[in-house]
Amino acid sequence: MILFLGTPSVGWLAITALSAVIVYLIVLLKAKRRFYRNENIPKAPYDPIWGHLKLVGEYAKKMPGTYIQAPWTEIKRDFNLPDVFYMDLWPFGPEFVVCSGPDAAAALTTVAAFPQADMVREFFTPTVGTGFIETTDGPLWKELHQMLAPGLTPGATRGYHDLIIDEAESLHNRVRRVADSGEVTDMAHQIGQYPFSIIWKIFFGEKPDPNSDLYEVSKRLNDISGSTGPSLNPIKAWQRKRERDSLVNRLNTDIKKAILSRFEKISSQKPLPTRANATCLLDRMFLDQVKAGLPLDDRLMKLVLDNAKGFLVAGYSTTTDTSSYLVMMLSAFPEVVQKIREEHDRVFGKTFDETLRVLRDDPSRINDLPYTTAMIQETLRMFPIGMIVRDPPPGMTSFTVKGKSYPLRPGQAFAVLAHAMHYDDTIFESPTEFRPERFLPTTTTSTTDEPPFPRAAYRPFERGLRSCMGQALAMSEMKIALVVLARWFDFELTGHNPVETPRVRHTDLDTVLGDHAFQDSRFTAGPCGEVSMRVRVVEEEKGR
Ligand code: HEM
Repeated sequence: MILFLGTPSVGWLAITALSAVIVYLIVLLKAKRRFYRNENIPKAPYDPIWGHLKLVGEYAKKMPGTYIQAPWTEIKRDFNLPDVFYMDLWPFGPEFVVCSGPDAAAALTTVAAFPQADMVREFFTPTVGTGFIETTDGPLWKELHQMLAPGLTPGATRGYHDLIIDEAESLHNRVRRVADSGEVTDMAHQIGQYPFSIIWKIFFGEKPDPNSDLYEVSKRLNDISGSTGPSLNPIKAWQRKRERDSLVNRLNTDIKKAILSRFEKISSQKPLPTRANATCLLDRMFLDQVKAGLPLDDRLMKLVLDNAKGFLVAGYSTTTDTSSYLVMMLSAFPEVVQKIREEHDRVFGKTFDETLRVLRDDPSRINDLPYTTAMIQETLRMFPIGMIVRDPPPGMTSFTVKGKSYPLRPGQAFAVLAHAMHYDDTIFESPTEFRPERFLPTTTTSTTDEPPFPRAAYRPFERGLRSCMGQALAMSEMKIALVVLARWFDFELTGHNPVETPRVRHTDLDTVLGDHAFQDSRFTAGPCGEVSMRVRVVEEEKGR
């Protein structure tokens, strides 16, 4: 009897709940359709049910790589979309207002600083937590910025010069061992240890324990980070999340130990360091607490832990991804290699020992490398490692650029599509060509230092208040990496699947770099697939 009465009521409950969900979805869909039917909403062809999901899926299929920016650039080009357009990825992704021109991008970064997007926080929270500066806003961001930014200014970065040279020498020796072995190597793995060791020392004030596997743990965490989000395969997603949580636990345990030991050390230091002479970012975060004679409380521990993990990610994966592309460009463009080698010979002399000596004795020489710098800038143009996302400020119902107003729907986020600007032929002449010369200081009679493109259109480190805090450090690291690699080694890509005919319109680099011409989504957007390379010692260098 009870069963008889109970069963239908559970059934009715389920039917009612399901109907409510369906009605809710229909209401949502109708509201969305009404919004996107508006002809003043610039957008690619719109499916009344799937929005832009199907279209983006079709474009994503044309090319390898999971990073969204290349399909969007291609869609913008094919449908001749303006600098502000809408992209609706609901229900598997958000609804975006895409800013793909310099004025639109400036409106939310330099003209005003729009708040960090909730979806960025959601992405970072399971790994680096809510305290990492990049995920914060308002007073907490300001507090962290005041603590950390002075430790990464160009001036402060000069103080890390010797550390960078030491690690660059290790990188050179590692690559030489690979060359001597004749084996194919994962070049991103070989390079990654370099920025990882540097950022560890800059954050913690000590080198990472050479016997620990924290580099491997961090690398694995980065490698799987792109596949822990929503997935059509829930079992795989669950397995990835479990793996991620266990890697994060490992990092938390070791990093907490390093934090406690440094806090003890600095607490007993006499005199205490000041903001001007603090030697690492951790000390900068401790200073006020130690000066006030307070213990390391839970709030500070969480802030420090989250930023330690965040800085390891920001300082390691970004520079590794770009440096992997730098080495690929060396493998693909012999004329660029020749110019780089000539420049390095001129500035540092011919031998490796002499190069190290000049680098150590006169750090300012790395400012005498215009072609090397231009090559890095051109690589960053072709492979921007991030696409920033922001939420509208509270209460904003429309977005205005150059006098034109764009309506907003609740839940929409802004995306700055630097990739589309970097491949726009009205901004960069012949954007498919790898041409470092476009970044060389102008040789015209112009007295200004203005580049031949709008500055706001070039955004590898983003712009404005929330632009990259580690830009000076990253540029130093990458220049010095090229100095210790370019003249001593020849690099050859293997297993990269170059194609005969370019797969898409915005780039033809897949005829040379194969799959790596496209990017995969990890913490940052790195080369698609593993960067397998063979390395040879340059013939004429063998005797040096
Ligand atoms: C090639 C190397 C790098 C590139 C291309 C790069 C790019 C970027 C970009 C595009 C952003 C803006 C992200 C956003 O607003 O959502 C950013 C932010 C940031 N970057 Fe980098 N980055 C690089 C290296 C580094 C390094 C080496 C460090 C650390 C030492 C670092 C630390 C940070 C931090 C802390 C932020 C957040 C700043 C804030 O929210 O105020 N980055 N980076």
